[in-house]
Amino acid sequence: HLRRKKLPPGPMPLPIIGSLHLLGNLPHRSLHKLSQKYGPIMSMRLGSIQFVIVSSPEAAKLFLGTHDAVFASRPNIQAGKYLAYDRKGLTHTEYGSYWRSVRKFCTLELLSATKINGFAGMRREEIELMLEEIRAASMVGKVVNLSEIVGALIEGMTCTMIFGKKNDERFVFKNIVDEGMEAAGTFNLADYVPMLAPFDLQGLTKRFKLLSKKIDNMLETLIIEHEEQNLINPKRPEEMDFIDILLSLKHQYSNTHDELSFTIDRSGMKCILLDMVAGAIDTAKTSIEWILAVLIKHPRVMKKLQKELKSVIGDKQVVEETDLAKLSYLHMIVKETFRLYPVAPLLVPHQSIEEIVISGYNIPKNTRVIVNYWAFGRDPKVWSENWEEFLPERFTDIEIDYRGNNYQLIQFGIGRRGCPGMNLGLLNIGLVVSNIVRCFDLELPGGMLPIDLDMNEKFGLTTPRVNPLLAIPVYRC
Ligand code: HEM
Repeated sequence: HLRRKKLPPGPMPLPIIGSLHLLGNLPHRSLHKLSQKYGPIMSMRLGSIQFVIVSSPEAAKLFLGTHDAVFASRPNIQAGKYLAYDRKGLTHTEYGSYWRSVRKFCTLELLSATKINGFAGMRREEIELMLEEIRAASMVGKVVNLSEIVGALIEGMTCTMIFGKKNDERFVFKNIVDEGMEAAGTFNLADYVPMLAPFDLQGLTKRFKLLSKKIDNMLETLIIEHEEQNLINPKRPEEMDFIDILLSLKHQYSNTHDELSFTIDRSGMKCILLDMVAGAIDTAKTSIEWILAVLIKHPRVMKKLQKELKSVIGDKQVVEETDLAKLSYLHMIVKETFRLYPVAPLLVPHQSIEEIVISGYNIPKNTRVIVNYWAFGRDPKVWSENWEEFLPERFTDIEIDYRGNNYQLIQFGIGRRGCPGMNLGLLNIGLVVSNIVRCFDLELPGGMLPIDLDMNEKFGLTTPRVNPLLAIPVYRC
């Protein structure tokens, strides 16, 4: 007499693969289409795993707000096992006391406003170097690859903050980071049909294992170097990079992280460093790439932003971090770009820790929850009929921000698992975009018209442009 519990509506799964065949190359787009048929809370079996796909701000509020604690875990996927030290950091780690302590430590000690401000000088130097590089190209009318230039800048700033340097003659950070992101972003059949895992049909497990050795060797070498340096010449707190801060945990038994100094072991340390690198670089790089692309595509918006920059910055040499709060049009542009071109369109998968009933549907324990944030920006009921238009002004009179309780603009996720690096991400984006746009007009090569610039995305851990953004910079300062 037990009533069969009702899952949310969704497509009928096939044997073994479930509905995997419906995902396509751009899952956020396929899932958006399916949600128009089945609704904003949709059930799908992918391989042998039960998923729920959440596709509207109201539904997201239920999962990431009202019942946040139930959905605050992460699935145990192979990338977490092999690349993330068996989930001993932040991003892949299951919900519980270990994750809570690590998260608190990262928020208070690594990503605090004071710590981030401490790197302002370094950021300024790097920005000036980049502007110089673009200026040199502008002198000879050379085409620049903005995707590459911005990528190298963000990577350099991030590695300096985390490792204490942007280059190392023994390892090319960029290659290792790119390889790791590529492998972790590859569709992995074994995560959906676990019984196939032992066969390693895609050769991914082997790749993960090789790569993890390479990554571990790099991190171990950097940590040992820091330990040796600190013995000879201990750094002052304001000079510490993330490795120093993590190492100092071990030596401060009377601090507020007593418990943690025993909890975070060597692999925990390395995993945290890795999560920071993985979380910071591609996200900011991809965001900036899209913002510059929309600015090139919409000369009206570009001119209006340049005007705002002129009136706020005047004749100063560079846009400084303290100027950013005054650039209200820039913030509207950033929001409008996030709406149409999310860099993590499906956020990061969540997993439920117990059974729960939501909107009359039964959601079993261990269900994986995907929030299709990409769909949110395309709902005419929320953004009106002109949702397809790139129109930063739509944010003029409405109070929508990333922490707002309407869940419309959750570019950084929200709730317990929301991005701990949001402020740093926004800072980097604002700083890079404003400085480039203030100094340069950006023209498309080969006489291409702005309207013809393609805006196609490819899917992975982040969703960058298919084609790199090329432009001819024209110096205007
Ligand atoms: C434009 C920049 C960024 C964007 C768009 C972004 C976006 C996101 C998103 C969507 C999530 C997942 C939220 C969820 O699960 O619901 C996330 C988590 C995370 N982000 Fe970011 N992020 C950015 C910058 C950064 C930076 C600068 C760092 C660190 C230095 C960082 C570190 C992390 C970490 C460690 C997590 C996992 C948190 C957890 O599982 O507890 N992110 N981010």
